[in-house]
Amino acid sequence: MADVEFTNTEYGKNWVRLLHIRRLGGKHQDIRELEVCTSLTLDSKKDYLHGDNSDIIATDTQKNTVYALAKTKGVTTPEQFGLDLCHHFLSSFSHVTMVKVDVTMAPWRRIKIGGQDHAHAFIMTPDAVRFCHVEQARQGPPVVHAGLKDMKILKTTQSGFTGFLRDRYTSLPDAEDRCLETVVYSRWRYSTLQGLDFDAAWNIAKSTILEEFAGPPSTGAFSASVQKTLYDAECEILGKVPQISEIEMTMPNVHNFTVDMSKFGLENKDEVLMPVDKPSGNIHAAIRRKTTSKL
Ligand SMILES: O=c1[nH]c(=O)c2[nH]c(=O)[nH]c2[nH]1
Repeated sequence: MADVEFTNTEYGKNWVRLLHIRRLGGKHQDIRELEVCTSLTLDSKKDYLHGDNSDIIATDTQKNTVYALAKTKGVTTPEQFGLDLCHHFLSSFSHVTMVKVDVTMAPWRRIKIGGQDHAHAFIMTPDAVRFCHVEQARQGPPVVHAGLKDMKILKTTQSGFTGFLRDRYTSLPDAEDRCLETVVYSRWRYSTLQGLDFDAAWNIAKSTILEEFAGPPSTGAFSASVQKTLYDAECEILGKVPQISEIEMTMPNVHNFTVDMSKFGLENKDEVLMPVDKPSGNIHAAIRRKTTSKL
């Protein structure tokens, strides 16, 4: 068609599942289970325009490449595997102009027997799901985002929400003390890969969010709102990991309503609550370092 132009083209294979076993000698083994999505942009549009498939690296080939690189390069971290895939497609095919890779890692942990890590037996502990997005244009450096999602956390006190704006539609009373539940999503960008340990950085981000949410073990830390707790966690992460230049977090406010038992003549002192999945609040903020910041 004469009066249209492409604004983007990309194609790839979604959800390539792979379990990589690193055999470390004897009975000691390590695993990484990944789900990988690849996406390529080519320098011509002849496939879309004319049905000329001669430049297409078939999505089936992309899937096979994921398995082949797992064999030849190994799988150390999801981020490094994403970098390896970007490098492979850009260095193998001069007509590939952009590679994007999404990797999600299944949360397997070693089973502990009598307090001791097992050599080769694992348990799924879905307390948080780790993911990353790696993309690289032909002329540019790789850009790595990492993140965590589905981290469901709750605390039964040391949370309040008071002093908010009131209008004629406001019915919510001030809460000096409430139950706070959320499901954390966070994604951050590494501005440099120099001196970066992807596993260590991810673990710091996760534990910082948990520490900010929970506070010290016996006393906790008061949360004035989801907004404040979310922002404090983001700042702490930027403070601890210098390679992270920007971070976003989403924390829904998942409600647990106190059941009214006054009609049964019972006084419910916030001991019996009703979890409600919908609706929930939804709080989001993205922050980045100011260019002059030395956070
Ligand atoms: O931490 C909160 N932030 C809000 O913006 C909000 N709104 C609301 O109804 N409850 C809460 N809690």
